Amino acid sequence: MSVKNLDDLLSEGVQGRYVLVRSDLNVPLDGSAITDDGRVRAALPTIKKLAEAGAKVVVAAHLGRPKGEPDPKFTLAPVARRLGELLGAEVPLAGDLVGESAKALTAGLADGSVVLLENVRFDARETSKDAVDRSELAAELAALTPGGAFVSDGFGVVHRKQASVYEIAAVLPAYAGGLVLAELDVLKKLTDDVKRPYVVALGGSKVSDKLGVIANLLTKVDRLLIGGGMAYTFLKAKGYEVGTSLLQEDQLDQVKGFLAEAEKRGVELVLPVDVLAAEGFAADAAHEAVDVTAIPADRMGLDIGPRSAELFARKLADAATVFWNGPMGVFEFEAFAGGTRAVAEALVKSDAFTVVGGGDSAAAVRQLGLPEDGFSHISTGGGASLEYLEGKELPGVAALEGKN
Ligand SMILES: Nc1ncnc2c1ncn2[C@@H]1O[C@H](COP(=O)(O)OP(=O)(O)O)[C@@H](O)[C@H]1O
Ligand SMILES: O=C(OP(=O)(O)O)[C@H](O)COP(=O)(O)O
Repeated sequence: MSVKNLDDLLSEGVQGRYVLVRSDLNVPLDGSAITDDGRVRAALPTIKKLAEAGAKVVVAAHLGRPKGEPDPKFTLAPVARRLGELLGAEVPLAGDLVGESAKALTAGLADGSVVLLENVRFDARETSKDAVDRSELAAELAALTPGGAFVSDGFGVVHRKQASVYEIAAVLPAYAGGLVLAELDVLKKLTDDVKRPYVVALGGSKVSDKLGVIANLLTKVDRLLIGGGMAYTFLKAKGYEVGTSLLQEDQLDQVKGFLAEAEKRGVELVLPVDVLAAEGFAADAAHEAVDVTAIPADRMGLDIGPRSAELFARKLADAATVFWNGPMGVFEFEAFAGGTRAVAEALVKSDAFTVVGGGDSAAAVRQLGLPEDGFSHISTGGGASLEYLEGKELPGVAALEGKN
Protein backbone atom coordinates (compact mmCIF):
# COMPACT_ATOMS: atom_id res chain seq x y z
CA MET A 1 0.00 0.00 0.00
CA SER A 2 1.68 3.19 -1.12
CA VAL A 3 0.15 5.73 1.16
CA LYS A 4 1.65 8.30 3.44
CA ASN A 5 1.82 7.13 7.01
CA LEU A 6 2.16 8.49 10.50
CA ASP A 7 5.95 8.47 10.36
CA ASP A 8 5.84 10.59 7.19
CA LEU A 9 3.59 13.06 8.98
CA LEU A 10 5.83 13.15 12.04
CA SER A 11 8.86 13.82 9.89
CA GLU A 12 7.02 16.65 8.12
CA GLY A 13 6.61 18.07 11.63
CA VAL A 14 3.38 18.57 13.53
CA GLN A 15 4.41 21.07 16.22
CA GLY A 16 1.44 23.41 16.67
CA ARG A 17 -0.50 21.74 13.85
CA TYR A 18 -3.97 20.25 14.16
CA VAL A 19 -4.22 16.51 13.54
CA LEU A 20 -7.60 14.80 13.38
CA VAL A 21 -7.26 11.15 14.35
CA ARG A 22 -10.03 8.63 13.62
CA SER A 23 -9.70 5.88 16.21
CA ASP A 24 -11.89 2.87 16.94
CA LEU A 25 -12.76 3.35 20.61
CA ASN A 26 -15.87 1.17 20.43
CA VAL A 27 -15.37 -0.62 23.73
CA PRO A 28 -17.75 -2.97 25.54
CA LEU A 29 -19.55 -1.29 28.44
CA ASP A 30 -21.47 -2.48 31.45
CA GLY A 31 -23.55 0.61 32.17
CA SER A 32 -20.90 3.31 32.08
CA ALA A 33 -18.03 0.98 33.07
CA ILE A 34 -15.65 -0.15 30.35
CA THR A 35 -15.34 -3.93 30.62
CA ASP A 36 -12.38 -4.18 28.24
CA ASP A 37 -10.15 -1.23 27.32
CA GLY A 38 -8.21 -3.08 24.61
CA ARG A 39 -9.25 -0.71 21.84
CA VAL A 40 -8.33 2.36 23.91
CA ARG A 41 -4.91 0.87 24.57
CA ALA A 42 -4.50 0.01 20.89
CA ALA A 43 -5.34 3.59 19.90
CA LEU A 44 -2.89 5.08 22.39
CA PRO A 45 0.49 4.87 20.58
CA THR A 46 -0.62 7.02 17.62
CA ILE A 47 -2.31 9.63 19.80
CA LYS A 48 0.66 9.73 22.16
CA LYS A 49 3.25 10.11 19.39
CA LEU A 50 1.33 13.02 17.89
CA ALA A 51 0.84 14.75 21.24
CA GLU A 52 4.50 14.28 22.15
CA ALA A 53 5.45 15.83 18.80
CA GLY A 54 3.46 18.94 19.76
CA ALA A 55 0.35 18.42 17.63
CA LYS A 56 -3.09 19.64 18.64
CA VAL A 57 -4.74 16.24 18.59
CA VAL A 58 -8.48 15.98 17.92
CA VAL A 59 -9.79 12.43 18.19
CA ALA A 60 -12.99 11.29 16.48
CA ALA A 61 -14.60 7.94 17.27
CA HIS A 62 -17.91 6.09 17.50
CA LEU A 63 -19.45 4.03 20.27
CA GLY A 64 -22.14 1.48 19.49
CA ARG A 65 -24.87 2.13 17.00
CA PRO A 66 -26.90 5.17 18.12
CA LYS A 67 -29.57 6.27 15.68
CA GLY A 68 -27.98 9.43 14.26
CA GLU A 69 -28.86 11.64 17.23
CA PRO A 70 -27.40 12.25 20.69
CA ASP A 71 -28.17 9.40 23.07
CA PRO A 72 -26.62 9.48 26.55
CA LYS A 73 -26.34 5.68 26.50
CA PHE A 74 -23.67 6.00 23.83
CA THR A 75 -21.65 8.96 25.15
CA LEU A 76 -17.89 8.65 24.83
CA ALA A 77 -17.48 10.07 28.37
CA PRO A 78 -16.16 6.80 29.89
CA VAL A 79 -13.73 6.48 26.99
CA ALA A 80 -12.44 10.06 27.41
CA ARG A 81 -11.77 9.30 31.08
CA ARG A 82 -9.92 6.08 30.29
CA LEU A 83 -7.92 7.68 27.49
CA GLY A 84 -6.88 10.44 29.88
CA GLU A 85 -5.79 7.90 32.52
CA LEU A 86 -3.71 5.98 30.01
CA LEU A 87 -2.18 9.15 28.53
CA GLY A 88 -1.50 10.62 31.94
CA ALA A 89 -3.22 13.87 30.97
CA GLU A 90 -6.87 14.76 31.04
CA VAL A 91 -8.70 14.34 27.72
CA PRO A 92 -11.64 16.74 27.60
CA LEU A 93 -14.74 15.47 25.79
CA ALA A 94 -16.61 17.90 23.55
CA GLY A 95 -20.33 18.02 24.25
CA ASP A 96 -21.02 17.53 20.56
CA LEU A 97 -19.34 16.52 17.33
CA VAL A 98 -19.08 19.66 15.20
CA GLY A 99 -21.22 22.09 17.20
CA GLU A 100 -20.41 25.00 19.50
CA SER A 101 -18.77 22.84 22.17
CA ALA A 102 -16.46 21.10 19.69
CA LYS A 103 -15.60 24.44 18.06
CA ALA A 104 -14.73 26.09 21.38
CA LEU A 105 -12.71 23.14 22.65
CA THR A 106 -10.68 22.68 19.48
CA ALA A 107 -10.12 26.42 19.00
CA GLY A 108 -8.57 26.66 22.45
CA LEU A 109 -6.50 23.50 22.18
CA ALA A 110 -2.90 23.83 23.38
CA ASP A 111 -0.01 22.32 21.44
CA GLY A 112 0.64 18.73 22.57
CA SER A 113 -2.82 18.22 24.02
CA VAL A 114 -5.66 15.90 23.11
CA VAL A 115 -9.44 16.32 22.94
CA LEU A 116 -12.10 13.78 22.07
CA LEU A 117 -15.14 14.73 20.01
CA GLU A 118 -18.49 13.25 21.08
CA ASN A 119 -19.70 10.09 19.29
CA VAL A 120 -19.54 10.68 15.50
CA ARG A 121 -22.69 8.58 15.13
CA PHE A 122 -24.71 11.18 17.07
CA ASP A 123 -24.79 12.96 13.70
CA ALA A 124 -26.93 11.14 11.11
CA ARG A 125 -24.66 12.36 8.32
CA GLU A 126 -21.82 10.12 9.54
CA THR A 127 -23.56 6.94 8.38
CA SER A 128 -25.87 8.47 5.78
CA LYS A 129 -26.28 6.53 2.54
CA ASP A 130 -26.04 9.86 0.74
CA ALA A 131 -22.45 10.83 -0.06
CA VAL A 132 -23.44 14.52 -0.12
CA ASP A 133 -24.44 14.33 3.56
CA ARG A 134 -21.24 12.55 4.46
CA SER A 135 -19.08 15.03 2.57
CA GLU A 136 -20.83 17.90 4.33
CA LEU A 137 -20.03 16.42 7.73
CA ALA A 138 -16.45 15.71 6.66
CA ALA A 139 -16.05 19.38 5.70
CA GLU A 140 -17.38 20.44 9.13
CA LEU A 141 -14.95 18.08 10.85
CA ALA A 142 -12.08 19.45 8.79
CA ALA A 143 -13.11 23.01 9.71
CA LEU A 144 -12.40 22.16 13.37
CA THR A 145 -8.79 21.53 12.43
CA PRO A 146 -7.69 24.40 10.14
CA GLY A 147 -4.52 23.56 8.27
CA GLY A 148 -4.66 20.12 9.79
CA ALA A 149 -3.92 16.58 8.71
CA PHE A 150 -5.99 13.39 9.06
CA VAL A 151 -4.66 10.15 10.52
CA SER A 152 -6.76 7.05 9.92
CA ASP A 153 -6.05 4.75 12.84
CA GLY A 154 -9.39 3.06 13.52
CA PHE A 155 -8.74 -0.31 11.96
CA GLY A 156 -11.99 -1.78 13.31
CA VAL A 157 -13.97 0.70 11.25
CA VAL A 158 -12.02 0.92 7.96
CA HIS A 159 -14.64 -1.30 6.29
CA ARG A 160 -17.25 1.42 6.77
CA LYS A 161 -17.85 4.06 4.09
CA GLN A 162 -18.61 6.72 6.66
CA ALA A 163 -17.82 10.44 6.86
CA SER A 164 -15.09 10.27 9.51
CA VAL A 165 -13.47 7.25 7.84
CA TYR A 166 -13.89 7.84 4.13
CA GLU A 167 -14.96 11.32 3.01
CA ILE A 168 -12.67 13.04 5.52
CA ALA A 169 -9.62 11.71 3.66
CA ALA A 170 -10.65 13.79 0.64
CA VAL A 171 -10.73 17.06 2.60
CA LEU A 172 -7.62 16.78 4.74
CA PRO A 173 -4.19 15.44 3.77
CA ALA A 174 -4.52 11.82 4.87
CA TYR A 175 -2.06 9.44 6.54
CA ALA A 176 -2.34 5.82 7.63
CA GLY A 177 -1.94 5.34 11.36
CA GLY A 178 0.37 2.77 12.90
CA LEU A 179 -2.46 0.54 14.06
CA VAL A 180 -4.06 0.28 10.62
CA LEU A 181 -0.70 -0.53 9.03
CA ALA A 182 0.24 -3.10 11.66
CA GLU A 183 -3.13 -4.87 11.38
CA LEU A 184 -2.96 -5.03 7.58
CA ASP A 185 0.56 -6.36 7.78
CA VAL A 186 -0.48 -9.34 9.89
CA LEU A 187 -3.69 -10.05 8.00
CA LYS A 188 -1.74 -10.22 4.75
CA LYS A 189 -0.38 -13.53 6.01
CA LEU A 190 -3.92 -14.90 5.87
CA THR A 191 -4.31 -14.04 2.21
CA ASP A 192 -0.87 -14.66 0.65
CA ASP A 193 -0.09 -18.34 0.42
CA VAL A 194 -2.06 -19.35 3.48
CA LYS A 195 -0.99 -22.59 5.17
CA ARG A 196 -3.66 -25.31 5.09
CA PRO A 197 -5.89 -26.59 6.52
CA TYR A 198 -7.29 -23.06 6.80
CA VAL A 199 -10.17 -22.88 9.27
CA VAL A 200 -12.41 -19.88 9.96
CA ALA A 201 -14.67 -19.80 13.02
CA LEU A 202 -17.54 -17.32 13.06
CA GLY A 203 -19.97 -16.38 15.78
CA GLY A 204 -21.17 -13.20 17.45
CA SER A 205 -24.32 -11.20 16.99
CA LYS A 206 -23.71 -8.96 13.96
CA VAL A 207 -25.31 -11.69 11.91
CA SER A 208 -26.68 -9.78 8.94
CA ASP A 209 -23.37 -7.90 8.48
CA LYS A 210 -21.22 -10.96 8.65
CA LEU A 211 -23.34 -13.45 6.73
CA GLY A 212 -22.34 -11.41 3.70
CA VAL A 213 -18.70 -12.47 3.92
CA ILE A 214 -19.46 -16.19 3.86
CA ALA A 215 -20.01 -16.59 0.11
CA ASN A 216 -16.52 -15.32 -0.46
CA LEU A 217 -14.92 -17.21 2.42
CA LEU A 218 -16.27 -20.47 0.98
CA THR A 219 -13.91 -20.00 -1.96
CA LYS A 220 -10.91 -19.67 0.36
CA VAL A 221 -11.21 -21.87 3.43
CA ASP A 222 -11.09 -25.61 4.03
CA ARG A 223 -13.43 -25.60 6.98
CA LEU A 224 -15.93 -23.12 8.40
CA LEU A 225 -17.22 -23.38 11.97
CA ILE A 226 -20.40 -21.45 12.70
CA GLY A 227 -21.43 -20.76 16.30
CA GLY A 228 -22.74 -17.84 18.35
CA GLY A 229 -25.80 -15.93 17.18
CA MET A 230 -24.77 -16.74 13.62
CA ALA A 231 -25.58 -20.45 14.00
CA TYR A 232 -29.36 -20.22 14.29
CA THR A 233 -30.00 -18.94 10.77
CA PHE A 234 -27.99 -21.94 9.53
CA LEU A 235 -29.86 -24.36 11.79
CA LYS A 236 -33.20 -22.95 10.64
CA ALA A 237 -32.04 -23.19 7.00
CA LYS A 238 -31.42 -26.88 7.65
CA GLY A 239 -35.02 -27.21 8.78
CA TYR A 240 -34.61 -27.12 12.58
CA GLU A 241 -36.71 -24.92 14.84
CA VAL A 242 -34.63 -22.39 16.79
CA GLY A 243 -37.17 -21.06 19.31
CA THR A 244 -36.55 -17.40 20.17
CA SER A 245 -32.84 -17.49 19.24
CA LEU A 246 -31.25 -14.77 17.11
CA LEU A 247 -32.49 -15.36 13.58
CA GLN A 248 -31.99 -13.53 10.31
CA GLU A 249 -35.22 -14.63 8.68
CA ASP A 250 -34.65 -12.50 5.56
CA GLN A 251 -31.35 -14.21 4.84
CA LEU A 252 -32.55 -17.81 5.09
CA ASP A 253 -32.46 -18.37 1.34
CA GLN A 254 -28.97 -16.93 1.15
CA VAL A 255 -27.86 -19.29 3.91
CA LYS A 256 -29.46 -22.27 2.14
CA GLY A 257 -27.29 -21.26 -0.81
CA PHE A 258 -24.18 -21.30 1.43
CA LEU A 259 -25.01 -24.83 2.59
CA ALA A 260 -25.30 -26.03 -0.99
CA GLU A 261 -22.19 -24.15 -2.11
CA ALA A 262 -20.09 -25.54 0.77
CA GLU A 263 -21.11 -29.07 -0.23
CA LYS A 264 -20.33 -28.42 -3.89
CA ARG A 265 -16.90 -27.01 -3.07
CA GLY A 266 -16.02 -29.66 -0.51
CA VAL A 267 -15.75 -27.06 2.26
CA GLU A 268 -16.55 -28.64 5.60
CA LEU A 269 -19.24 -26.54 7.25
CA VAL A 270 -19.44 -27.35 10.95
CA LEU A 271 -22.56 -26.33 12.88
CA PRO A 272 -23.36 -26.87 16.56
CA VAL A 273 -24.92 -30.21 17.43
CA ASP A 274 -26.28 -28.94 20.76
CA VAL A 275 -26.94 -25.53 22.34
CA LEU A 276 -27.62 -24.07 25.76
CA ALA A 277 -31.29 -23.17 25.49
CA ALA A 278 -32.24 -20.47 27.99
CA GLU A 279 -35.55 -19.13 29.26
CA GLY A 280 -34.50 -15.56 28.51
CA PHE A 281 -31.60 -13.22 27.83
CA ALA A 282 -30.19 -12.94 31.37
CA ALA A 283 -27.12 -14.02 33.31
CA ASP A 284 -29.22 -16.18 35.63
CA ALA A 285 -31.70 -17.50 33.05
CA ALA A 286 -32.68 -21.14 33.59
CA HIS A 287 -31.16 -23.19 30.81
CA GLU A 288 -30.27 -26.67 29.63
CA ALA A 289 -28.22 -28.27 26.89
CA VAL A 290 -30.47 -29.54 24.13
CA ASP A 291 -29.86 -31.18 20.81
CA VAL A 292 -30.20 -28.73 17.89
CA THR A 293 -33.08 -30.85 16.65
CA ALA A 294 -35.00 -30.17 19.87
CA ILE A 295 -34.77 -26.45 20.73
CA PRO A 296 -38.05 -25.63 22.56
CA ALA A 297 -40.21 -22.92 20.94
CA ASP A 298 -39.98 -20.63 23.98
CA ARG A 299 -36.20 -20.91 24.52
CA MET A 300 -33.24 -19.05 23.06
CA GLY A 301 -29.82 -20.49 22.34
CA LEU A 302 -27.27 -18.45 24.25
CA ASP A 303 -24.24 -20.69 23.78
CA ILE A 304 -23.15 -23.73 21.85
CA GLY A 305 -23.55 -26.83 24.01
CA PRO A 306 -20.80 -28.98 25.54
CA ARG A 307 -20.82 -31.56 22.71
CA SER A 308 -20.46 -28.75 20.17
CA ALA A 309 -17.64 -27.17 22.18
CA GLU A 310 -15.79 -30.49 22.00
CA LEU A 311 -16.57 -30.86 18.31
CA PHE A 312 -15.34 -27.32 17.52
CA ALA A 313 -12.13 -27.84 19.51
CA ARG A 314 -11.49 -31.04 17.54
CA LYS A 315 -12.13 -29.29 14.24
CA LEU A 316 -9.58 -26.63 15.17
CA ALA A 317 -6.91 -29.04 16.36
CA ASP A 318 -5.46 -30.00 12.95
CA ALA A 319 -5.61 -26.50 11.40
CA ALA A 320 -2.47 -24.78 10.16
CA THR A 321 -4.18 -21.38 9.98
CA VAL A 322 -7.16 -20.15 11.98
CA PHE A 323 -9.12 -16.92 11.88
CA TRP A 324 -11.78 -16.53 14.54
CA ASN A 325 -14.34 -13.74 14.82
CA GLY A 326 -17.39 -13.66 17.05
CA PRO A 327 -17.96 -15.25 20.46
CA MET A 328 -19.65 -18.66 20.44
CA GLY A 329 -22.19 -17.51 22.99
CA VAL A 330 -23.12 -14.67 25.32
CA PHE A 331 -19.76 -14.95 27.09
CA GLU A 332 -20.52 -11.83 29.15
CA PHE A 333 -22.75 -14.15 31.23
CA GLU A 334 -20.58 -16.77 32.96
CA ALA A 335 -23.17 -19.51 32.36
CA PHE A 336 -22.93 -18.99 28.59
CA ALA A 337 -19.16 -18.53 28.23
CA GLY A 338 -18.25 -22.22 27.87
CA GLY A 339 -18.32 -22.40 24.07
CA THR A 340 -16.21 -19.27 23.65
CA ARG A 341 -13.76 -20.56 26.25
CA ALA A 342 -13.48 -23.93 24.44
CA VAL A 343 -12.70 -22.29 21.10
CA ALA A 344 -10.24 -19.82 22.66
CA GLU A 345 -8.48 -22.64 24.53
CA ALA A 346 -8.26 -24.72 21.36
CA LEU A 347 -6.50 -21.82 19.64
CA VAL A 348 -4.10 -21.32 22.54
CA LYS A 349 -3.19 -25.03 22.42
CA SER A 350 -2.76 -25.01 18.65
CA ASP A 351 0.55 -24.65 16.81
CA ALA A 352 -1.28 -23.00 13.92
CA PHE A 353 -1.06 -19.36 12.89
CA THR A 354 -4.02 -18.09 14.89
CA VAL A 355 -5.72 -14.72 14.58
CA VAL A 356 -8.68 -13.63 16.65
CA GLY A 357 -10.44 -10.45 15.57
CA GLY A 358 -13.27 -8.25 16.79
CA GLY A 359 -13.98 -5.98 19.72
CA ASP A 360 -15.94 -8.56 21.68
CA SER A 361 -13.90 -11.58 20.64
CA ALA A 362 -10.70 -9.89 21.80
CA ALA A 363 -12.46 -8.79 25.00
CA ALA A 364 -13.62 -12.39 25.57
CA VAL A 365 -10.07 -13.72 25.29
CA ARG A 366 -8.89 -11.29 27.96
CA GLN A 367 -11.95 -11.61 30.21
CA LEU A 368 -11.72 -15.38 30.22
CA GLY A 369 -8.14 -15.01 31.41
CA LEU A 370 -6.46 -16.60 28.39
CA PRO A 371 -2.88 -15.59 27.69
CA GLU A 372 -2.77 -12.97 24.91
CA ASP A 373 0.51 -14.44 23.69
CA GLY A 374 -1.32 -17.73 23.14
CA PHE A 375 -2.53 -16.24 19.84
CA SER A 376 -0.39 -15.22 16.88
CA HIS A 377 -2.36 -11.97 16.68
CA ILE A 378 -5.32 -10.36 18.39
CA SER A 379 -6.88 -7.91 15.97
CA THR A 380 -8.98 -4.90 16.95
CA GLY A 381 -11.24 -5.45 13.93
CA GLY A 382 -13.83 -8.18 13.40
CA GLY A 383 -15.89 -7.08 10.41
CA ALA A 384 -12.90 -5.15 9.01
CA SER A 385 -10.66 -8.24 9.17
CA LEU A 386 -13.32 -10.43 7.59
CA GLU A 387 -13.83 -8.03 4.70
CA TYR A 388 -10.08 -7.85 4.21
CA LEU A 389 -9.88 -11.65 4.15
CA GLU A 390 -12.61 -11.69 1.53
CA GLY A 391 -10.23 -9.72 -0.66
CA LYS A 392 -12.51 -6.68 -0.61
CA GLU A 393 -11.11 -3.19 -0.90
CA LEU A 394 -11.66 -1.53 2.47
CA PRO A 395 -13.15 1.96 1.96
CA GLY A 396 -11.05 3.51 4.73
CA VAL A 397 -7.90 2.17 3.08
CA ALA A 398 -8.99 3.05 -0.47
CA ALA A 399 -9.58 6.61 0.76
CA LEU A 400 -5.97 6.83 1.94
CA GLU A 401 -4.91 5.77 -1.53
CA GLY A 402 -6.85 8.71 -2.93
CA LYS A 403 -9.59 6.52 -4.41
CA ASN A 404 -12.46 8.45 -2.86
N1 LIG B 1 -26.31 -17.01 20.75
C1 LIG B 1 -26.17 -15.70 20.90
N2 LIG B 1 -27.26 -14.92 21.05
C2 LIG B 1 -27.15 -13.58 21.22
N3 LIG B 1 -25.96 -12.93 21.25
C3 LIG B 1 -24.85 -13.67 21.09
C4 LIG B 1 -24.90 -15.08 20.91
N4 LIG B 1 -23.63 -15.53 20.80
C5 LIG B 1 -22.81 -14.45 20.92
N5 LIG B 1 -23.53 -13.33 21.10
C6 LIG B 1 -23.06 -11.95 21.34
O1 LIG B 1 -22.28 -11.51 20.24
C7 LIG B 1 -21.62 -10.34 20.67
C8 LIG B 1 -20.40 -10.09 19.84
O2 LIG B 1 -20.74 -10.07 18.47
P1 LIG B 1 -19.88 -9.34 17.36
O3 LIG B 1 -19.95 -7.87 17.55
O4 LIG B 1 -20.35 -9.87 16.05
O5 LIG B 1 -18.40 -9.83 17.67
P2 LIG B 1 -17.00 -9.05 17.56
O6 LIG B 1 -17.14 -7.75 18.33
O7 LIG B 1 -15.99 -9.96 18.15
O8 LIG B 1 -16.80 -8.80 16.09
C9 LIG B 1 -21.30 -10.57 22.14
O9 LIG B 1 -21.72 -9.44 22.87
C10 LIG B 1 -22.09 -11.83 22.50
O10 LIG B 1 -22.81 -11.72 23.70
O1 LIG C 1 -16.98 -3.11 16.84
C1 LIG C 1 -16.68 -2.99 15.67
O2 LIG C 1 -16.62 -4.02 14.80
P1 LIG C 1 -16.54 -5.61 15.18
O3 LIG C 1 -17.70 -5.94 16.11
O4 LIG C 1 -16.70 -6.28 13.85
O5 LIG C 1 -15.21 -5.85 15.78
C2 LIG C 1 -16.26 -1.67 15.07
O6 LIG C 1 -16.16 -0.66 16.06
C3 LIG C 1 -17.21 -1.26 13.98
O7 LIG C 1 -18.48 -1.03 14.50
P2 LIG C 1 -19.78 -1.19 13.55
O8 LIG C 1 -19.89 -2.66 13.17
O9 LIG C 1 -20.94 -0.70 14.38
O10 LIG C 1 -19.54 -0.33 12.33
